[in-house]
Amino acid sequence: MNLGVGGPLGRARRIVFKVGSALLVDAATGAANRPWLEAFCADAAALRAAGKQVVVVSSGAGALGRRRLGLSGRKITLPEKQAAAAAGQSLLMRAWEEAFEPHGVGVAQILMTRDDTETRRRWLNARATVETLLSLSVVPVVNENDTVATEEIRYGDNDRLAARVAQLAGADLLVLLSDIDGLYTADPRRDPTATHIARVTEITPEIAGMAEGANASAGVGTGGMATKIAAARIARAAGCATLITLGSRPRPLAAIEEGAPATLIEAGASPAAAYKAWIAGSLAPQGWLTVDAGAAAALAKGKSLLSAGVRAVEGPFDKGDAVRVRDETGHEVARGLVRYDSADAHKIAGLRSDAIEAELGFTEGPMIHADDLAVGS
Ligand SMILES: Nc1ncnc2c1ncn2[C@@H]1O[C@H](COP(=O)(O)OP(=O)(O)O)[C@@H](O)[C@H]1O
Ligand SMILES: N[C@@H](CCC(=O)OP(=O)(O)O)C(=O)O
Repeated sequence: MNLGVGGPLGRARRIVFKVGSALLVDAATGAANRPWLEAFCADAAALRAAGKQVVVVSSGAGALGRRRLGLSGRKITLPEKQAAAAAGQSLLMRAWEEAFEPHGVGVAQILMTRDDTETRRRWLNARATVETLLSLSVVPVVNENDTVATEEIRYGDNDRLAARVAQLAGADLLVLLSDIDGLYTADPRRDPTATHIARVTEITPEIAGMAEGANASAGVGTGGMATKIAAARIARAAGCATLITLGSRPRPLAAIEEGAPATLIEAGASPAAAYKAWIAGSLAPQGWLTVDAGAAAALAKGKSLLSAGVRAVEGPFDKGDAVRVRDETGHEVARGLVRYDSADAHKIAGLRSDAIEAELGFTEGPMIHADDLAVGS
């Protein structure tokens, strides 16, 4: 089997897989669905062997925890739900550990709430953690931190969480493994004439309406496909394509490569370009760095901004904030996410990189890393 060579997975470099509770938890017993996990992990290990990086966003804590705490079969309160998530999360991680173990693949747990992707400092921290885990060849397994999340800071569904993780990780493909093989012109459970859509180049109101229409007409709450299209919209804007397909096939990922039906929602731009556009356009800059001519020329060539080239610092700003960079004539040359707060930036302005640690007692590297710089206006 040529997993990870020619199909949609083969063309991607870094892939986020979202696995829903229905796949992970055996409906009959309420326990983890081990045969499914084993099949998924065998395929994911083959993808990794083909050079792909894999991140998993896994639901199932609530369902597994209910069984462990004897709360199955009745309506439960919010504190009971949060307790179930606490009890189930360790079972969930154990199931992932055990399924990846025969392939010599390690896993690491990341629990997130919405403010981890909306507060810039936390976002940068979470990103560094994911990056480090991937560089250590470990599979990050992400879930919402349901035990502590309140309504205001919840993503609420793992489709959107997975899209944010894809954005954070700079992934180029988000795969939503569902109970259906993709988007149809209407909900096929209600409308047998609905037809499958294999490719979406743009999320038009018509496309969004297909996912929402069935629920709107039935007058019930938000439906499964609508959150998947919302997730695809987030991913698309971050330069990441989304593939929605059936997760319950015997070899769930090999099937994708072999051309099983799926809906592919194309990315808007590359992840790096989308990230730079976000830095340049969506973040309110908090201050200024004035740089010398040598540094301005280095930035134009795509290099990082080193402290040595910084002449003046105007704050206040925090570590991780967006700042504007201007040359000595006052012309704005770039925007970027600064690695030091304004007090520290002031202390190291003009210093060579190897002198930073002696001055501050630590170093975060360049003033602004090239990856976090949007050059030109
Ligand atoms: N236009 C549509 N195309 C496909 N599925 C749709 C559409 N509109 C609503 N749905 C419903 O969305 C469901 C998938 O969402 P959901 O059950 O939440 O999946 P998951 O458990 O993978 O998160 C399908 O089974 C289908 O009934
Ligand atoms: N974070 C929750 C799952 C949330 C969720 O979106 O579930 P699902 O619709 O099954 O993907 C849990 O682990 O129980």
